[in-house]
Amino acid sequence: MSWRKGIVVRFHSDMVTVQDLESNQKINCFLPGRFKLQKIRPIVGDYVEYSKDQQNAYGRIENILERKNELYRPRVANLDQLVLVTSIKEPRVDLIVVDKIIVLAEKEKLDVVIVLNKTDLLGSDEEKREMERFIEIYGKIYPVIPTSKITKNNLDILKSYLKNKVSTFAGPSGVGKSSLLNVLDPKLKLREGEISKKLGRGKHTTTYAELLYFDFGGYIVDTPGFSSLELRGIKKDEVRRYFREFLEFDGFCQFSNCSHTVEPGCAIKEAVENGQISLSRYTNYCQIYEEIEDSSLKLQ
Ligand SMILES: Nc1nc2c(ncn2[C@@H]2O[C@H](COP(=O)(O)OP(=O)(O)OP(=O)(O)O)[C@@H](O)[C@H]2O)c(=O)[nH]1
Ligand SMILES: [Zn+2]
Repeated sequence: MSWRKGIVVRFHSDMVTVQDLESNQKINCFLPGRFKLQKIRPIVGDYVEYSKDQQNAYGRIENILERKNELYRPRVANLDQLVLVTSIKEPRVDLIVVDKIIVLAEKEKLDVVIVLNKTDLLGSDEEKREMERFIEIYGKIYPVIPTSKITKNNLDILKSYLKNKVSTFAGPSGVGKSSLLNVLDPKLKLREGEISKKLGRGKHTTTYAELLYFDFGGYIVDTPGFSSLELRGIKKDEVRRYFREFLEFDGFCQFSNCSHTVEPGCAIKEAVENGQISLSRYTNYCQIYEEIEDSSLKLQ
């Protein structure tokens, strides 16, 4: 009997639900005891090889393939990208939240796609200017897709980014993550306000995620990533690597270990003055850098 390839989409009592990568069928599989003996346990997002014979309703996990990455909250493996959903109005976008989510995503080596939702609410010239300013800051670094569940603009572009990838949505409560998923694929039928509910549990409980399959191809985690925005585990000196637009200035500061905050002859500060790096991104870099210093001091 030949083995087939699938992806773990959820846990179902003692079984692992695997979605076949070719047929897209879901099969409940047993996990043979030898995995438990070796203390290997698959998680949602794991690519596995499984076997199933005609007579049997259930399959059997044979092999768990190597993980590309692993996120702890929600607990999921092999994510390809993070879709950062935000809005200009209701709620008003807070750029420090945006930049913290980006730092966490970059640390995990995830691709970032930014969705600017609720564009139908932008009436005044001032509000439209705010959206343009947002695109000016982030559009140079990441794809920025303006959307609305009312006008349904640019949904095809968003779909093309989600297609055949494993993605997670992230972003503040109320920006429209569940709503967007429902207009992208109405079969998902997520209740609005539902997607963040899972993370409302105690801070230290692990959240078990489930992968939902889009009818146009691709998977989305049913629980948003990085809701707690904890920067723990990130060292001060690595933050600069997670600001992608800083990288081209690498090696041009007077000091080789420049933190880009107080040192003289800093190429990043010069780039901010020349308008090559946005002031907002730089200010948020400094704030995140300081916050990490503070928390490490508290730990002593
Ligand atoms: N005008 C307008 N309202 C929207 C849009 N998208 C979502 N909403 C509304 O905004 C509210 C919040 O939407 P949700 O989809 O629950 O937001 P969420 O990001 O999933 O929220 P959490 O689950 O709390 O994280 C709902 O009342 C939606 O109907 C949009 O594009 N335009
Ligand atoms: Zn510097």
